[in-house]
Amino acid sequence: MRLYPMMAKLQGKRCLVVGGGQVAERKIGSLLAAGADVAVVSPSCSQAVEEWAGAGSLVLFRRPFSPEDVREAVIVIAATNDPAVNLAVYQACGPHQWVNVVDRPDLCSFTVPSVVERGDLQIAISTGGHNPGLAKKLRRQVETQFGPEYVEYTAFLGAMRSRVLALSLDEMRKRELLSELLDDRFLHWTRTGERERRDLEAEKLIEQTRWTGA
Ligand SMILES: C[C@@]1(CC(=O)O)c2cc3[nH]c(cc4nc(cc5[nH]c(cc(n2)[C@H]1CCC(=O)O)[C@@](C)(CC(=O)O)[C@@H]5CCC(=O)O)C(CC(=O)O)=C4CCC(=O)O)c(CCC(=O)O)c3CC(=O)O
Ligand SMILES: NC(=O)C1=CN([C@@H]2O[C@H](COP(=O)(O)OP(=O)(O)OC[C@H]3O[C@@H](n4cnc5c(N)ncnc54)[C@H](O)[C@@H]3O)[C@@H](O)[C@H]2O)C=CC1
Repeated sequence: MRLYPMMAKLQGKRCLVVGGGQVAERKIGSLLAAGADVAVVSPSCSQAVEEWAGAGSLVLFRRPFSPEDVREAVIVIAATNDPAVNLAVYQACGPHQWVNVVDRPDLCSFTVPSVVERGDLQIAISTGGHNPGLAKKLRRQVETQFGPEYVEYTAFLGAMRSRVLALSLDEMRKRELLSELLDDRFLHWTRTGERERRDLEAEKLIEQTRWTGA
């Protein structure tokens, strides 16, 4: 069955991660970046996990997993190096909980993709669990194609789109204008740091459409 791709809002949602090693650390990092309310249960942890706990970014329970730990959690990630514990985490969960078991793709109700992050632009890559190494390799390739300028470029296009949507243009003109704003010259000016020129040109386009298109 095909996986359903989705970008989830996890702000304030309770997430439990069982285990605090390298794999757990990667999963916890992205949960924290999404503003999730993270609890970790693990007798020992990586330095990064210890630091997050010390900074109050997550709640750490330094002990082995117990089935009651999953109560209240919307998302549960079983990331220990003990297959029996990971299975017990899965078995403790109810059908309403989203579960990821790092060594059992067959038990996962969701999997974690590889992600290229450029500000609000996120490009997620999944291989349907067939080869995570391929997802990572492709992520690295895509990263070379979409550089750091995409952080600003995405924000710029977002701001321009909001402006365009706020004008009462007819559907066709709106589409045309939005598509013109996607022209590569705006990306080019973002790359070269010619912000003023980029913003002026965008402004000109918008104003032209506003007056001629009314
Ligand atoms: C099903 C899934 C469940 C999940 O974790 O959500 C899963 C499962 C498993 N991974 C395993 C191994 C490795 N995983 C990685 C890396 C990543 N794994 C990630 C996701 C996923 N891994 C989900 C499917 C994603 C998809 O659809 O492709 C990434 C993308 C996201 C993330 O973890 O944040 C992240 C790359 C992030 C990045 O850098 O971009 C590496 C490479 C490395 O670590 O350098 C290796 C070693 C090489 C190899 O084995 O291929 C094993 C065997 C474990 C064992 O040997 O016991 C299993 C279990 C199994 O397959 O049975
Ligand atoms: N899905 C993925 O992306 C990947 C999955 N894996 C799988 O993930 C497993 C974990 O890998 P690492 O994080 O590198 O291992 P690790 O050895 O760095 O960490 C294991 C963690 O599990 C914790 N732990 C052990 N028993 C526990 C218990 N009873 N309750 C709570 N916590 C417990 C330990 O305290 C430790 O923090 C591997 O065994 C492998 O099967 C490995 C690579 C990638």
